[in-house]
Amino acid sequence: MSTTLATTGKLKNLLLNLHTKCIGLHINDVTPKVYFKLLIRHLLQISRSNAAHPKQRRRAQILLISVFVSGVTLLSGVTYGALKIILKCYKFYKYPWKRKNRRSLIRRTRSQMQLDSGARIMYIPEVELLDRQGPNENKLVNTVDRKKRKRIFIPPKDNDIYEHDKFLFKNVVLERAKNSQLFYSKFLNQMNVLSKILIPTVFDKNSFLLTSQIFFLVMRTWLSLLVAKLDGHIVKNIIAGRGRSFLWDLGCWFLIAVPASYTNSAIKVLQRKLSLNFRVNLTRYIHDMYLDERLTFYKLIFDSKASSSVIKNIDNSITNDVAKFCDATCSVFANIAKPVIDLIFFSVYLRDNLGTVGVAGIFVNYFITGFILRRYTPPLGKLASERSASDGDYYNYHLNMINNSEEIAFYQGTAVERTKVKELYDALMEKMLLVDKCKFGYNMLEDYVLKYTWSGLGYVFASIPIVMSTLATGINSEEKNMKEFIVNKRLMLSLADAGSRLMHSIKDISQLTGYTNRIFTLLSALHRVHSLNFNYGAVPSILSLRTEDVSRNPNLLAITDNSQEAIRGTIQRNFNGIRLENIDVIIPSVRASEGIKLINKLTFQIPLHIDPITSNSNSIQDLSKANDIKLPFLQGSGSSLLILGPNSCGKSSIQRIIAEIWPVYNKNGLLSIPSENNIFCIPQKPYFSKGGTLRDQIIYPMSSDEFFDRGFKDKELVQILVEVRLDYLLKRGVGLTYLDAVADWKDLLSGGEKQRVNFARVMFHKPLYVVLDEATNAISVDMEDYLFNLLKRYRFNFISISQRPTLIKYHEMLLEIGENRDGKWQLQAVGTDEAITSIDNEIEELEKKLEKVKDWEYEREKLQRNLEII
Ligand SMILES: Nc1ncnc2c1ncn2[C@@H]1O[C@H](COP(=O)(O)OP(=O)(O)OP(=O)(O)O)[C@@H](O)[C@H]1O
Repeated sequence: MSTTLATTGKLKNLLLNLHTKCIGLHINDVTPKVYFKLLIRHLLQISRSNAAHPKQRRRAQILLISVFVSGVTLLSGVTYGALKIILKCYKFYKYPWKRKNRRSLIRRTRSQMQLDSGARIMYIPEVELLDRQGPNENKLVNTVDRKKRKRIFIPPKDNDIYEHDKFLFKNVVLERAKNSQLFYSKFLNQMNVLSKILIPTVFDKNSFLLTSQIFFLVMRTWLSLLVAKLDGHIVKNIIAGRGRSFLWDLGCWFLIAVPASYTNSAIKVLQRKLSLNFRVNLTRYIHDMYLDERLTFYKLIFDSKASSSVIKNIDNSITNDVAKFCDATCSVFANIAKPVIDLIFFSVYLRDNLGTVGVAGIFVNYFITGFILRRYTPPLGKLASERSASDGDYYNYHLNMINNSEEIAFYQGTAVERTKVKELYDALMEKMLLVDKCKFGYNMLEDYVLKYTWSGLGYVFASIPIVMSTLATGINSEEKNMKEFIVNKRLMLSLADAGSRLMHSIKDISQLTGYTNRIFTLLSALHRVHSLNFNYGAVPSILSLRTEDVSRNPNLLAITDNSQEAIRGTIQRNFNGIRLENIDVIIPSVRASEGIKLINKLTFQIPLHIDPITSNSNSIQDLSKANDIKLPFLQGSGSSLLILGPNSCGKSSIQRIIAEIWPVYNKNGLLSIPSENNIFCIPQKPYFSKGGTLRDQIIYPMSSDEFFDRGFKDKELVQILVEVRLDYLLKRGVGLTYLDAVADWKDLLSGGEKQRVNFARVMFHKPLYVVLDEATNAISVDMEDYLFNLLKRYRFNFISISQRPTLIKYHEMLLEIGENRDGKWQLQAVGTDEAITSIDNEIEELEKKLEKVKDWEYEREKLQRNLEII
């Protein structure tokens, strides 16, 4: 008991002495209630008063700052915790069914919702790290908590932004072409434009994150300064053997450690968060342009930069390059901001200790070494860009092999594929090695200069004030010198570290330049193609340019691009039919209307007679009727046209012009087409969306969300499958569940099945007009007959493209493209009974002639034998 009392007494004495000696505060009769208030008031008083002892004043300042910073840290933690608790309570009352561990009455079947404003709300499963152990191993497993869903709001697309930004991108390209400015930096100009996408407004979330990061960077430097000073004091106290002061400083040390470690983690988290946010902004920006009704993803192949690695491997550019660019931007910012703030703070403090000459010396040293390093920096930006391109080539080739594995297997093409893969892999390895090789020499120089030269010089500069003061006063106070040296050395090392990080970031900037250039090229191309004036890479004035001028300055193409209107044909939409008038079918190219012409002044229309009065009323689809699958489809007039012609004469190109994915170049060309809901184009190569259900394939291009939203039912799809004779597929599953089956439908379905799914799509969407390109070439003759009759029964207006004259009997009109590739064509009506009979007669005659072939051959052989005998 007595020993406990004695210990408590000693501890009390120690505390009282600590307060009195260190900060001059007497707390003998102070109750714990008023202690804190008194302490803060006292510290404030001392830190402000000039009469107080300098040591006590400094201590009071350090203490005040530490208390403040710890308070802020604690408060932010408490606020965050309180917010979480409030949110939890709110959810607890808002979703009572969760409390009772029951399911919600309204089950969410959809992953996204489109709002009236055009905005979308998406729900994605939230990934949570559950401390659950795997059954066999002791590792913790990551699991997706299916119950938790994160709500993401995607604002509607603002087309004005893209129209505005288009000029920003164009200006940078044009200025680069002019190259007239004295201080022109391509990188800074590109970055300036890109930064507007990364941080769209001053009050954006990202600017808040950036400001917080700067705040924490400043705080980190300032705390380092405090730590350096405290370090010096601790060493001084140890050498002088001052136990109490040592303990006091140690207390401060542990106190400062709290905000210091918090600050360091906060900087890292903020950097990562900022990088992810940048990536979200940039990816959304790209997706909005790349995937919209202007079909940028298709038209990109016609852009002037289509052959560049960025556009050729656009999948790699959108996924990898964007991520690398965002990471590099954030890390370069942190890597530059951190040392710059350090340099400012430390040099101001060191100026007091080392004098202006000392600090100037340090900076002269930095500039010289910076210049040397800059001079010997390898072209890392270019190398990084090339490596990324090789990466994309290698990845893409593998993807291509996966997509065409069956075809390759049939051709036995393993050897040639392996050679190609090896070649691409070697190219990638070479590029990677080249980067490392280039870095080798540079790293050596960097290490020597930054690690050893700088610290050596640091000792020299740190010792200058000590030597000077010793020489001036003749007194060598070891204790004071040691303290000064420790503080200066620590600051010098920090300064050297800051400088070296700044120098290291030269390398990072160089790398960032490469990524910035790739992203800028990608966005410029997207803007060019997304523009309403996109002229399919046409450079009309190219003809007036001299070839050597163009090869010397490729930017001339960029300048002249869009300078003249290359596409001058007219398109009339919402027309009650399909009509082409005087249209030249030309392959889009740089030469625009001077390009390869496939068909000359093509003119036709279906139906043959368009009633001008019904034209308006019928032009917009009546969706209420479209929803009812059981209603017979009697809206169309049931006219049909067959386009016949030899291979590559331009038949599919007519479909491309009708679908508006190829332009009408000639001025007097007029294309009249129905509204987009009323026309459905079936391409030659059947398309199946990846990872979708059978339902998704039948209703394509409608999404399953929309399908259920609009009140469609699976049984309607079953009826359609019966109509196209694909209902046997459903027997593979139990009842309707096969509609929910997810598979690689492109590989799973046979050629004929895929084409029948195309017909099912037509039956589901019920468009007024259908354009079918070789839609039945993999289907048996009897099934083909059935499907064409189905189209006729439902009175679809259809245009079929084929090479087989046997299809004539299903059509009213025939458009024949010339055999001689001279662009000539002929249009005739074949729907009449006489025409059908005459064609059937002709076929019969031909078949009769073919039957006689054997007799003729027999006769020829007989004659030959007779001739031999003679
Ligand atoms: N994007 C393109 N770039 C360059 N040339 C193209 C492009 N698309 C098509 N062509 C060319 O246009 C010509 C006509 O092609 P199209 O696909 O219209 O032929 P087609 O008459 O449908 O032939 P097939 O019966 O073999 O399908 C072909 O010589 C083809 O090489």
